[in-house]
Amino acid sequence: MKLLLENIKELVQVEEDPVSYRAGKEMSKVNTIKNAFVIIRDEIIEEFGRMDQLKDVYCDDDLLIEIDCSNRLVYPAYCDSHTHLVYPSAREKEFVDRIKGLSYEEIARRGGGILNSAKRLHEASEEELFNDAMHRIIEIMKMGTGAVEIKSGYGLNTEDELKMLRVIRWIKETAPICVRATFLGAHAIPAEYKSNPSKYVDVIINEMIPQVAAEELADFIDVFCDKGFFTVEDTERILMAGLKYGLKPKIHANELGLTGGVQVGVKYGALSVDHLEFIEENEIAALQNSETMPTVLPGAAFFLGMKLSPVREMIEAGLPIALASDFNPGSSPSGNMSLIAAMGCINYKMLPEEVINATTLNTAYAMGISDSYGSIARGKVANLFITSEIPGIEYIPYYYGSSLVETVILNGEVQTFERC
Ligand SMILES: N=CN[C@@H](CCC(=O)O)C(=O)O
Ligand SMILES: [Zn+2]
Repeated sequence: MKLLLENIKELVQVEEDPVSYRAGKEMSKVNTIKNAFVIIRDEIIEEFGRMDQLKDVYCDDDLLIEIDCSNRLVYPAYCDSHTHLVYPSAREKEFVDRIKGLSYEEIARRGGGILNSAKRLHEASEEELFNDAMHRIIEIMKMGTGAVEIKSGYGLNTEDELKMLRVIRWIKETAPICVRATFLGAHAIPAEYKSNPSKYVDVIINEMIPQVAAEELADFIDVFCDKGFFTVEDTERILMAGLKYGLKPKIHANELGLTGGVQVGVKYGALSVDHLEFIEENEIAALQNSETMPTVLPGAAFFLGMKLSPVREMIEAGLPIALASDFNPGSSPSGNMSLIAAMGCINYKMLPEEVINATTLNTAYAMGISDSYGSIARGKVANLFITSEIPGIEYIPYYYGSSLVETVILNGEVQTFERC
């Protein structure tokens, strides 16, 4: 089956010679083609170009469905490289507590926060978790996301961590979106291990990781390496154990302080280090010449009123930046990547071109999938969205809060959102 998108006002993030990610000054470069076409065969982008070149590649007898994209832009689908979207129930009461003045840390100390989610997850069945998460998956697909990383981390014991990861696998097998799973047993220290956290690290290393690996439930391993959570020493032990089973690290780092999370992530070849509210020269130096993608989570900083990551400084130092949603019930209850792009521009002073790279190609890299996703390139998976009628690429971050995504194509198929 062939699909032809024609009369595209502007085809965005086109790559003749695909790169893995864009960094520094390159981040403000996005290749586009005005008055363009795209041909999709089965699930793959076969060809693209200017409309006046279409007759050279279009063959009449091919079975072809045509979609007229007049006055519309076409983008590669967003890749969201950091979410916790499998969770048992929302935490809107904590939201009100914070409005009244309690801090995120105080709420956690009183048994709220991640431990609250873990308690509720223990009581939920796999089916309930799957059904709730699928609503969120459909919601983010409608808003233009075509690939998503999902973490465990609300289990915090072997049985419940495996339960979460099986739910993520079930989503992977069911939904048309590309899913990558991350094992995050080290998300918080359970109450019973408070006085001896390294005993919990032993459980992660000796019980959880071998079972996660035996069932092939995860692509990556994560640790919340931060003040009051896991130390650099804990993190090193966990990452070494994960690497033995081929689990590449992705790290929660430097959200609450200068804790060494960035450096330990880089040392163990992390695909990404995420959050990065606290970044100074040493962290920037560690990231330069590394293979690790610095990932900022604007939704969490916005929702918790945190200090902002020095994104401009990092870009000026030649680093790449990825922006992900951090969709979770406690610190970022939204998976709207257009809104994340708007926050990138408004709060972090990123250019519209920079946020396009940060939410497509660079997040694809942070999920280890930039050879197949994150741009419009021949041979990549045909995951893209068609906007409503908009003037140009500045408009999505400018017109924040409204969905300008009109049609979503995943694996070469126009989504109707009825089958999931
Ligand atoms: N920082 C750690 N973990 C999550 C929060 C999860 C929660 O509050 O439930 C985050 O990325 O923001
Ligand atoms: Zn997170």
